[in-house]
Parts: sequence; C-alpha cells; structure tokens
Amino acid sequence: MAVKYELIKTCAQTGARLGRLHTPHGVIDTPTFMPVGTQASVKGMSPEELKTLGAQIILSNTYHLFLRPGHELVKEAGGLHRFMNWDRPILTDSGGFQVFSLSEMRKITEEGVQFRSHINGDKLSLTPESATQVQNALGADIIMAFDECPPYPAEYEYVKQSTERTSRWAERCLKAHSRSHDQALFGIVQGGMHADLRKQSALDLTSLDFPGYAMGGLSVGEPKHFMYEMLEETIPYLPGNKPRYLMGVGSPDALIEGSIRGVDMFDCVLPTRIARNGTLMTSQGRMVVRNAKYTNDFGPMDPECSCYACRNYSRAYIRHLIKADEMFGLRLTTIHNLHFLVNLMVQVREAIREDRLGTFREEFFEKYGMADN
Ligand SMILES: CC1(C)O[C@H]2[C@@H](O1)[C@@]1(COC(C)(C)O1)O[C@@H]2CNc1nc2cc3nc(N)[nH]c(=O)c3cc2[nH]1
Repeated sequence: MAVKYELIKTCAQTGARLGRLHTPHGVIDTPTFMPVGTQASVKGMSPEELKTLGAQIILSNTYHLFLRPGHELVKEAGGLHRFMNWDRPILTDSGGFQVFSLSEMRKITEEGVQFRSHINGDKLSLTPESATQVQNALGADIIMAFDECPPYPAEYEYVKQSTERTSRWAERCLKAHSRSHDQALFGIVQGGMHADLRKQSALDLTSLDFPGYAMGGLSVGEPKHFMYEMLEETIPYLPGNKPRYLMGVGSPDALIEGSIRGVDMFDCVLPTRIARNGTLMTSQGRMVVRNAKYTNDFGPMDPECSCYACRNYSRAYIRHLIKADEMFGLRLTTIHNLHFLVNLMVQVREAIREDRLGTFREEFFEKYGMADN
C-alpha cells in the first residue's frame, strides 16, 4: 500500500483541514509537524523519546546521507528504517536545497547540479535521476522530487527559468522513480514570490499527478507575509484529495497560519537547532533558559507543559547543565521544544475538529506573543 491521504473534515472557521496520511509504516494525523533528523538522527533523541513526545513521522536528508555514509551502505543495512531503528514513517528531502545551503562551488545545468562536498571537498553531482535513485535506496515512505530552491531575493527571469527547469526535473524524477518500492514521490512547487510563476508551477506539477505536493522556495528569509501570500496563490491549484507540505517551516505562528491556509505537513530544524543554544518555545513565548535570571528558578521551563523535561527538571538545573556543557541539558531542551510543536499540532487538530481554529489562533497569539518567533 503506497501513501494515501484521507480528508476527514474542513474547519468551518478557516481553510484548515483535518486528515490522515496512510503510509507503509503507519498513519500520520494532519496537520502535522515533522522533526528533522538530517543525518539519520534527530540530534540527541532516541526513537523511544520521539515516540513518547508524539512524533509520527521524521525527516532525513538525501544530500547528507549521499555524502556520508552513502546510500549503498544504508541500503546494505536494510534501509533507513532499519539503520536508525525507526519503524514509523520517514520522509527524505531530495538534496536540492541542501546543495545550495551547504556546499561550495556548485554549478547548475539542465542535467543537474555539480558541487563540492562540504565534508571533504570531493567533486560530486546530483541529478533528478540520481537523487531519486538515492532515495529509492534509502527507502523512506515519502521521497521528494529533485528541485532547485531559488535564492531569495532573485530576479523574476531567474526564478522563471529555474521554476520551468524544476518542472522538467520533476518529470524526470517520475520516470526514474522505481515502482518496486512502496514509496510515494511528492512534487515540489516553486515560483519564488511571484503568483503567476507559482500558479504555472502548480499546474505543471499537478498535470503529472503526484500523490502529494510540497511548496518549496519559501522560508528562505522572506518576510512571513510573502510566504502566506504564496500559499494563498498556490493551494487553490493543488488537488484537495492530496497532502500539501510546506517545507522548512517550524515556528508556532507559521504552523498555525499555514494550517489555516490548508497546509497539512511541516518540517524545520528550528526547534532542535534553537534548543541547542538553550532557547525554548513555551506557552508564554520564547525563553532563553541560560539567562542568569533563571539561576535560582526551581520551576519547570514551561508550567503548562507535560513533557518529560518540564515534569522532572527545573530551569535552574537545565541552566546549570547548559553552562557546564553537560549533554543532558541540550537533550532536555530538545525534548521540550519538539514536544511543544508536536503538542501544538495536537491542539490545532482539535481546534479544526471543533471548527474553532480561528479562535485558537487569537488565543494562542495573545499568550505566545506575535513576535517573529
Ligand atoms: C538550511 C537551514 C538549516 O534550514 C533552515 C534554515 O537553514 C534556513 C536557511 O534560511 C533561513 C530562512 C535563515 O533558514 O531555511 C531552512 C528552512 N527553510 C527551508 N527549508 C527548505 C527545504 C527545501 N527543500 C527542497 N527540496 N526544496 C525547497 O524549495 C526547500 C525550501 C526550504 N526552505
């Protein structure tokens, strides 16, 4: 059984929808936030801890695993699920974005991308065919088409050429996609911050009939209202019976705003990345637990949170661990931030079920603060 989206209901107050994504490794309740495990590990987290905090699907990354340890090794280990002992769904990003955000000297041609490894400088290349074959070898339940994420800002003409090439690459990915696995290949809509290019990209990709569609080229430093506008310009051209995935988004406000506009899937390194410098997402907004003001604070990081860290440890203890460079401190902040976002999506789904996501948004922003966080 491949990947199948089940629409349960649409929120009467907003454009949000409640759904279930059925995959060979289990069901995902949507809208969902997907923790990122770039190199086959969600940094510092065991699979058991991820399950305890409610993660139903995690991400991993073609670019990184292609460079190290190599997709052949992962295949030899029995695939990514076996290799990392994660028996729930996995989604792999296709590598295009990471080539641009991580590697030196890269060159784009119609064929694909040539680049130097950010690890050892080796000259490498990825094409729509090879990126698809690598993902087939890794064995994730959902794999992504190989695309170019244009830089922001970028000239209209550049975005147009890049987006048209990404559509041609998408067709090549479909042709290369091995049907011997139960994997679903999702298309990625591009188009920069231009409504006409977004529409054309969506029409090009939906004509290829993918089982799901991502919106790429966003969360690349643009003002958030541009991102929301592009969602509103794109989603009407995507089929209602397929999942919509907004790539690279992981702040509480954007998860709520994206859900309201009909997005079903989100991922971002934000919660795990800021956890590693002691910054927490709490019901009262962002908090930097390493600040001196928490030295003698023996309360939980977030009094409203039921995560393992907030139930068992104080701000003073976690601040001490971080200052003492004790690994356990960053594990606790990571557990909390991931639980915060996974639990936020539980509340978002509840609000959709009860047709009150608009009201939930107001209440949440009131407490959390509308700051860009
Ligand atoms: C690279 C790293 C670590 O991930 C964060 C963060 O830096 C950074 C870098 O620019 C800021 C905004 C400052 O944040 O944006 C990342 C999250 N935004 C994002 N992830 C994406 C992944 C994508 N994958 C594909 N295949 N195609 C896309 O178009 C795409 C677009 C994306 N946008």
